[in-house]
Amino acid sequence: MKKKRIVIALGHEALGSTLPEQQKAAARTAKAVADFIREDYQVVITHSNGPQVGMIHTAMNEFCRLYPEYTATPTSVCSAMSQGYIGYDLQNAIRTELLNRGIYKTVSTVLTQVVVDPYDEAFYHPAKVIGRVMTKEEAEEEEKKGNHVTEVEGGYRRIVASPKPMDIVEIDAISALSDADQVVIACGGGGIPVLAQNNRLQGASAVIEKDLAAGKLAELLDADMLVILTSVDKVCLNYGKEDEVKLDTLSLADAKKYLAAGEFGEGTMAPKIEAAIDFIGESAIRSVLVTKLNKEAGEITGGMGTLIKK
Ligand SMILES: Nc1ncnc2c1ncn2[C@@H]1O[C@H](COP(=O)(O)OP(=O)(O)O)[C@@H](O)[C@H]1O
Ligand SMILES: NC(=O)OP(=O)(O)O
Repeated sequence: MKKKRIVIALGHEALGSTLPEQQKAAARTAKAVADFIREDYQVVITHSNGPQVGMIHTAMNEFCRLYPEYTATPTSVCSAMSQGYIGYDLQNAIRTELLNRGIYKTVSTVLTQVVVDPYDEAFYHPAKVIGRVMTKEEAEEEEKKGNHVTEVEGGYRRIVASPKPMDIVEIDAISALSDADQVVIACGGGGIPVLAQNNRLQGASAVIEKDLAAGKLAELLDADMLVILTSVDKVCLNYGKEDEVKLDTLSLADAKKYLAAGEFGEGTMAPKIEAAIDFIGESAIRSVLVTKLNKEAGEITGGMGTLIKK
């Protein structure tokens, strides 16, 4: 029996922001993820890390301020830490949920590096929002340290470069684990951004958009489906307006047209649609489902979101 390979991308709602929030959210998320873990599916999971990578960065910097013998922690190292921290909660929550259902499967997190282009324009235009909302004074302190900030509702947040994912260093390991029917968590937080320099990999100061990394992961794994579990049940046209239309299906051609027309929020829905376009490419088989993770029920909500296909 040929198994279907599915990549599931988990957003903010699936994880929460703080440590206790994340543990609770991971337990609920695990219920939704476990529904996909069936005999005929191979499941690979990826996830966001915006709040977590910001929290780790702040904590590590504070540590340096208190103990000057420690050096500052690069963003790439903070990304690696966020993969470990989130993966730890997720893999244990999914393992428990599977055991509760009488299923024994190893669930493991692969520390994943994603190659980016050193000449990517994004390095000159930081735009990816991370971390918590700061006061004006805190934001000014961040700027003095050479970090970038942007004004958001209620205050300021840090922004970092977000280059496009080009390649996934550990793809063969992820694929091998998946072929062995194990549940894999990979490319967390978009992956640890690295620059390939001959045989060396050098961490880059950036945070990759998790939706784009999810698309790249699904593409390189030759997945059948990418499931994006987010905070809305459907992709909309005229989002948030009186004449909002929720889409049950979206063709690839229309996805491209509406993306160009600016129908999708930058840094929110637009990267999901971009990921769908890149992943589906010319394939008549591949599809993308964008839907809401119902945290209370731990289920995928009815109507099954928006299905994007060629
Ligand atoms: N056209 C659209 N249709 C639906 N949601 C949209 C649209 N444009 C922007 N959004 C926003 O995208 C958000 C989901 O993206 P994001 O906040 O990045 O979630 P996640 O962390 O799950 O990736 C929704 O909460 C919604 O506010
Ligand atoms: N890396 C990333 O895209 O994280 P968020 O989804 O939390 O912004």
